[in-house]
Amino acid sequence: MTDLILTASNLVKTFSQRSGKFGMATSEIKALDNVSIVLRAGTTLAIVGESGSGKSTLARCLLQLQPLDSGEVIFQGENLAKLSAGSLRSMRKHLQMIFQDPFASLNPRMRIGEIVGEGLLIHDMGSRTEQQSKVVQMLKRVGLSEADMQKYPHEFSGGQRQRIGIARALVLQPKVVVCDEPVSALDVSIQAQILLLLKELQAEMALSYIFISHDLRVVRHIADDVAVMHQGKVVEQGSVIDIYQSPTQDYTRNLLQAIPGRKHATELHA
Ligand SMILES: Nc1ncnc2c1ncn2[C@@H]1O[C@H](COP(=O)(O)OP(=O)(O)OP(=O)(O)O)[C@@H](O)[C@H]1O
Repeated sequence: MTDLILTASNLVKTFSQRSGKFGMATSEIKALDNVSIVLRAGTTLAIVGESGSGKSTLARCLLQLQPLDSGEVIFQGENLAKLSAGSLRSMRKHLQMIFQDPFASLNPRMRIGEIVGEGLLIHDMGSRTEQQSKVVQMLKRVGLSEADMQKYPHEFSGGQRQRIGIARALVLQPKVVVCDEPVSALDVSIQAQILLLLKELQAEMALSYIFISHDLRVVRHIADDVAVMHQGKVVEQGSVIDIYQSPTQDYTRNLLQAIPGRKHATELHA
């Protein structure tokens, strides 16, 4: 059996929100209601569900970007919530994120070389010369060039910006990458190129992905395992083949039926 690189157990996260006629009352939303997931080393676990089901909250809580009410996230044997601020900071290089909207997540005033190299600088990884050469190598690997280092984000297309987002995350040689809807803002033909790139890089760099998506067409191309979220709960979890061929929950069946032009399950893996 493959080693587990990350496990999350019984995660609970509640938000308060104003409600009632004049916003005078508050109500609580359980964005994560006892969520448990496991990520096998070197594989991709997709988190799927409708808007508002809790996917992004799960991503942020796994990376400790948002505090949990309760539950634990264990990465390589360490409970992340128990780490000191300093240890968590240094752990972050192993746990990276790729965002949905690469434009919003790239600082418009920074050159691409600075954006991709920033993490290496923060984590003090190698000399300046080594950092520069890692940035060049990574940019080339994602299909950009050394000359692109001098440019700004607005000079690139959506797909190229996502390549920059990928380079920024992967230059740190992380172990786990949380990809939060990484292709949903892109045209379908560009989506395929980016998914292929993510798959190639996974194999080359032994990466484990948590891949958040509302789009089950995309998920079947990239994931090994799937966790289906509904109203803050994981309602179904299993291999892509099991979930696509024999879902046990009505909610999952409805999500699958919503895929446009869906083929018979046996054709999905042809
Ligand atoms: N900072 C916040 N304050 C209050 N409520 C929040 C906050 N963040 C998320 N929520 C609520 O928690 C629930 C889960 O939201 P979340 O963004 O995690 O879902 P999602 O599945 O990622 O949706 P989407 O695909 O639309 O991003 C929603 O009801 C949302 O309104």
